[in-house]
Amino acid sequence: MEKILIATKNEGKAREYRQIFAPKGFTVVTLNDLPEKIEIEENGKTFIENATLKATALAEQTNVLTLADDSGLCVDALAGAPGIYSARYAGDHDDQANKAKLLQELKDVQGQARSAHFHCAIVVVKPDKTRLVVEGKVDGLILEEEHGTGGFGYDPLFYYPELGRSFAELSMEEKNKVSHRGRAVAMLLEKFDEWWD
Ligand SMILES: O=P(O)(O)OP(=O)(O)OP(=O)(O)OC[C@H]1O[C@@H](n2cnc3c(O)ncnc32)[C@H](O)[C@@H]1O
Ligand SMILES: [Mg+2]
Repeated sequence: MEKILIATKNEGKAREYRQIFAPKGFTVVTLNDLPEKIEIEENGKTFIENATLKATALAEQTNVLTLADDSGLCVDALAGAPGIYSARYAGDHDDQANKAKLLQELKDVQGQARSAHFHCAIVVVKPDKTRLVVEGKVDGLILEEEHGTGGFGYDPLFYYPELGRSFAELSMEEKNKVSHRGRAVAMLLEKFDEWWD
């Protein structure tokens, strides 16, 4: 059975990747499953740079097929912020503070002007260092208050017009079908077999 290391500490992401890779016969492990604590500085300027930093560092240390995901929310009225800084917009990985800051920044912005997209870059690195890069995005609107309790991060504030619900009101299956991450993974799976051989 093939093993894949998801180079993330984010349990929300980890759950979504487990749901995708476990049925394909992969043993899925994350940074939270490793005995030693690993810190990687995300000092890149783009989602792809950060995902590449995370995936290569971990593949080097572990010699295991490694996938890293760098993602975030880009709000048009805020010139793309919080973008690559989504996890540390207000407080470091403080979802409540991050959502509160977003609502505050958008307090004078109404309706369609609250447009945004989630972006996801995935980099997969083999132990021999070859890599595969894919990206995905999904468009939506920032709600004026939180809706739903599922998902993670900014999901309760991200309204997906096609389904008429926020991402936190979707099941994980529904979210994975349409999300930035789900779309990037779909591209990944299309290319994976050829790349893996
Ligand atoms: O770096 P790792 O350990 O993978 O975990 P992280 O949470 O720091 O992940 P990122 O550096 O990629 O930052 C992504 C942030 O963007 C937000 N985000 C990304 N994908 C999301 C999603 O599907 N739903 C809601 N928020 C999301 C959320 O705030 C994340 O913390
Ligand atoms: Mg991070």
